[in-house]
Amino acid sequence: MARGQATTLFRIYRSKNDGFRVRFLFSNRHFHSVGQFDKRVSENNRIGGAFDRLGGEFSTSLIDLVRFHLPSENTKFTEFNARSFCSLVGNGSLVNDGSTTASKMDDMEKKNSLNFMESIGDDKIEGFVDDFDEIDVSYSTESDSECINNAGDGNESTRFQYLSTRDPVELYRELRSAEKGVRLKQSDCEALREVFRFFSNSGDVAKYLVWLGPSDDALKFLFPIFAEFCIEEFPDEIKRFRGMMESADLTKPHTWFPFARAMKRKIIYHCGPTNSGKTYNALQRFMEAKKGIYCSPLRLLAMEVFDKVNALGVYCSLHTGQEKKHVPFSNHIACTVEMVATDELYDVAVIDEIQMMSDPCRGYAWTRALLGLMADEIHLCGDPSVLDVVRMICSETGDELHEQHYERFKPLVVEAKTLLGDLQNVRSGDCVVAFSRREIFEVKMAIEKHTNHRCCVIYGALPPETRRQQANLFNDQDNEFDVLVASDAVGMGLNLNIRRVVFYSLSKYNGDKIVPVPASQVKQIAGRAGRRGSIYPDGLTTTLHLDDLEYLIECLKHPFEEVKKVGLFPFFEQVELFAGQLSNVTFRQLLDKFGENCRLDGSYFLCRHDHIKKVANMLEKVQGLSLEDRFNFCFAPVNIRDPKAMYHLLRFASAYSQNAPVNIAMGMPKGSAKNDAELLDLETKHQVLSMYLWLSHQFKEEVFPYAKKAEAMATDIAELLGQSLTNACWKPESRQAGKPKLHQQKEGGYERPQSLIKSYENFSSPMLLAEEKAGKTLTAAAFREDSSMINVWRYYAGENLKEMHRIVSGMRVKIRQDIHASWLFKWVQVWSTTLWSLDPRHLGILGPSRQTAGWALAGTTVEARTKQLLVLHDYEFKK
Ligand SMILES: Nc1ncnc2c1ncn2[C@@H]1O[C@H](COP(=O)(O)OP(=O)(O)OP(=O)(O)O)[C@@H](O)[C@H]1O
Repeated sequence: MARGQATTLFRIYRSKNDGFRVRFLFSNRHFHSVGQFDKRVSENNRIGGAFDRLGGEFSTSLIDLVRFHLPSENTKFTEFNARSFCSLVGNGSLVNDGSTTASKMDDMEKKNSLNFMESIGDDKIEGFVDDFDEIDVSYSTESDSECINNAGDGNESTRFQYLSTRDPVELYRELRSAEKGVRLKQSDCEALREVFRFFSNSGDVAKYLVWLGPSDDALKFLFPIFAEFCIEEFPDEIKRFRGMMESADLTKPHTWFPFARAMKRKIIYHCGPTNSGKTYNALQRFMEAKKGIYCSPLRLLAMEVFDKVNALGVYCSLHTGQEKKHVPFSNHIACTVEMVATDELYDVAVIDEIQMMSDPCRGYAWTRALLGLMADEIHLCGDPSVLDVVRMICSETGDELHEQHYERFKPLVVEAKTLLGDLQNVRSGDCVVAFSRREIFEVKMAIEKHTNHRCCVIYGALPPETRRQQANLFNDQDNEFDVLVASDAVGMGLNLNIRRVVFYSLSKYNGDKIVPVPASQVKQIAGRAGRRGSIYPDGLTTTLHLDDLEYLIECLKHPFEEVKKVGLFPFFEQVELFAGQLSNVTFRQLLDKFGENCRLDGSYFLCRHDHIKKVANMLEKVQGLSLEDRFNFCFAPVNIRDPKAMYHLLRFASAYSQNAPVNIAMGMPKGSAKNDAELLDLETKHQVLSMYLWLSHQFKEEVFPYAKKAEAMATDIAELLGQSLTNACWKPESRQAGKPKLHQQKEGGYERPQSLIKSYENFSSPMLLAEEKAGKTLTAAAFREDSSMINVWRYYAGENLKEMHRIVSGMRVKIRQDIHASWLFKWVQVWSTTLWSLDPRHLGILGPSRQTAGWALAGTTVEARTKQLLVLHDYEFKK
């Protein structure tokens, strides 16, 4: 007979009067049984002895799954039960009594086990908790069995030996430190007892269940009974829940567009890296078509296509959130992807940057366009990362998919020399890429101060018109602006004559913490260098620092990562349907509930909507908005980090809710900006006007009657912004006060910046830790209503910083909108070096150790920072 393997689940209860009760569930492939026995502690008693030996630490229960083998045939069941446990503990030393615990399970008839069960009797099950300590619910895990199974090489007796030869003390400790099951409350125990009673009186059902044991069969048997029970007991809840689940059902999104499904569409995926001619080819088809739509990721790109196509004699209209330019007799339209109409028939549609389907926030717009566009031919342009998902979608929609693969016109060349950390090494045609507005201005300043080059500037907060103006200025060979300093906004949508892309840094703040720039983004940006037809057809890329080069090369070599999921977001109608299932919830709560209850297929995720929730929170106090109004207001393009912009949105919503015409209520600036604060003000003003225009297209015209005026103001401000950038020769205020002497000063006062990515590598764990903790809180602080830096400090350091507050409040330092950990850190440096002439190394922030330097670069935890501030404070007074 083959030897069997069995599993026994023990529970040991200790009573208040030194008694023990051991309950166990025993099972192998053929039968399951339960049993229990009681013992008093005594020296002679093996079980009692076992507990004694384990020491006073053993208090209430020992629970775990123990698996072992029963190698011989004749061991009686009862004997087995007692000895199985003892085999692990023996008399203070290990006893390998595999032979004495022997039993031949294969031969044991189910009948015997059931008889045994009967012999235990129902009365023993009932009431067993009364005199005993609280019960722990036992558990077993896959890893338990895996551990044992892996112990031997497939030979069962070896496995048994492994278990039986384990040091009991060690084993006990392992069991004890293992994760505990849920501790039941007394009331739950009562309920459990009721259920046990129920089952124990149910005769065959209980026996059958016991016989099935903890198995899939038992689940299959119990589940319909449980469902029946729920249907009877909770009919209203189930109805409500079912309604909720149904209305939050986001599965099978391809079925949401029946008209598109009724068509036989041809999808052409133009797949390749940047600068390989994908969009060019797709646009050729677009222009040839009788009726076409071009869907752009950016307003800027939609405008470019609008201009280009009209210039080539194809009448084309423009439709973005902010503008609707209708060109008479036009059958073509260039729009932003969010504005795509899915109820209009087209011959050809182009969806640009299709890989953005996987964008965590905006991905849903691309998914919707792909699923819903009613076009005979749809051209998708993008990198290969979503190719698999598109294949899957086409198989579901029944569309015909054609793939066209592209290579770059000319390979991108990495310059190994780098700029050696010195911005004085920039050359004409360079685009220096930095990932924050502050750095962009710093770089521009340094280049213009220490070289003969002049810089154009492009970053995300600039209006598209200004970005285009700066791009044109850079492309134009007949002026002195021959270097571009830009953020990642340069990666998409602009035709630029870039000879070389130089990464000033390869880490960036992602809204939460500082992280290395993802490889796909690095590729996209670097790919802007060299453009067919431009004066620099060969593209070069490099980094400012030698330290960063390796990471750049790694990113460029990195294959495009396959995306597994793409974004979805419910339409208003779906949210409305869902809202019908709930009463007395705010819009924010509604969104939360939707997120909790929605169901999605494996290839989709629900897009992040934190910004929508933030706006929803703010608008909660505005009465009289319908659900649809709220939904629309929450989607308004607003920078949630900008208190001024948020204030205007609140004002617009309040006026709207009172049925009053919504005023712009914002003065025009007198001229171009003369400092950073004025520049920021211009940016904010443009954003507010852009928001007004967006709302004017969402709501009735009469409620937003000043759209024309807003448009004119926005155009003027964009122009002022352009002029301001051309003349900009200032650093952001926050950087002017002083600089830490982190690096050797070069002659002429030029200071080389440092590589953050290297620091990131060196100090990755403390940095991550610090960033993880600091990022959110600091950002939150920056959003507080108080707009002075001092208040942020006071917020964290409380009364301890009174003195510091007194000293620096005279500086009238304005808080920047994009404040984050490293920026705050900079302030500590600034203060320490300029106000108190302290060597930063004494502050414990830069610290003498590499680790603290890492922390400093990353910002620090709130606690750590407060301590450092205290150090700073003490130091000041000790001096
Ligand atoms: N067949 C062509 N004839 C002339 N110019 C071309 C041709 N193909 C591409 N170009 C030009 O090459 C440049 C890059 O092409 P295109 O924008 O289509 O590339 P892409 O692969 O879509 O890049 P990106 O992803 O960066 O948009 C453009 O300026 C485009 O006008």
